[in-house]
Amino acid sequence: MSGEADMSQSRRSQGPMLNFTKMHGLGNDFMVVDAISQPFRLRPEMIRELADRNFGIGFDQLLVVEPPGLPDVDFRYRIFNSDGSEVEQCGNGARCFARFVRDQRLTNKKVIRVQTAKGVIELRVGRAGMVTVDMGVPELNPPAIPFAADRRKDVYTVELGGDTVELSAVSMGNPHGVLLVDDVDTAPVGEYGPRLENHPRFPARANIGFLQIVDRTHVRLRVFERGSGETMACGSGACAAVVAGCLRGLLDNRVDVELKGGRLVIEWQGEGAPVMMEGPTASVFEGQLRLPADQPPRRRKSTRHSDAKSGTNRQNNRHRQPATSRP
Ligand SMILES: N[C@H](CCC[C@H](N)C(=O)O)C(=O)O
Repeated sequence: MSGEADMSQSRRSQGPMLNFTKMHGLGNDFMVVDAISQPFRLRPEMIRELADRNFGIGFDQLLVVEPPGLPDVDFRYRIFNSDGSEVEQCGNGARCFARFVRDQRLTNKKVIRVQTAKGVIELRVGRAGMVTVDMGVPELNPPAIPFAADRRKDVYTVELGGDTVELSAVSMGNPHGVLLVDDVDTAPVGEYGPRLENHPRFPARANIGFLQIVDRTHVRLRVFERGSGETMACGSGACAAVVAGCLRGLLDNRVDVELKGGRLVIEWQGEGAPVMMEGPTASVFEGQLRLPADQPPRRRKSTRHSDAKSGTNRQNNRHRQPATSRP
């Protein structure tokens, strides 16, 4: 399927056409743009407009394919939430990224190394749209998550108005808080999600997972995502949830994670080991978009993107905390 959208308010302000592909990983949906073959630069307010499911294309995240910034990687992978904030990681998006660069003939590799704002991850393309991602080693030290705590614990107690909640804090490159619940169907996702996403103990905000342990190899999970709200699935959230369950001694090393949109398989051999995620990808349609003329052409020289106000230095530095821009 293909479609054409016109975001320029009038014919006078006609800007360049932009090709994009609409994809999803278990219903966590993306607008994916090849910024290698076409000039591309969007301001946060434009991303918010495009993300709108009534007035725009509609997506949870915008994924951007850029040329590599390091010698031993194939592409740079940039991620923007629907609120326009640039972030460090998107697991479902990483699987779709791998499928996209092959579908678009940007590579014929089956093992693809991509540079994110928080380091390099490896994508391995399987059969029938399945992709396995090495999501890297989870970060558990509070300052690196970031999470405000005087020392590292497996479970923290957080004041929430008159209540207190217990949660684990994990970074998969992006920050996550994970709460145990008896039943995800009745979990207070809408009430606790936004309050914990913006809790002062998460200075860069956080994705909030509600985890139901079915047994040691099967969990159910809902995630209220930073900058996007509850999604049908969250890949990095599934990884963080399995890490949290393992730290509590409740899960084995290989776990089926059942999300609203479907199932991911997550493996973690324990502290110091990377988290491996396997799941499906889907490509829904190709589209063309006419941008407003005031979208400035992409600066090819700069190595530092200030347009997304991400505060993320383009040089890849694992230890730098990229600030996410608040809309
Ligand atoms: N909302 C996330 C980014 C997208 C993560 C999610 N879609 C995934 O599959 O990991 C954040 O602000 O860190």
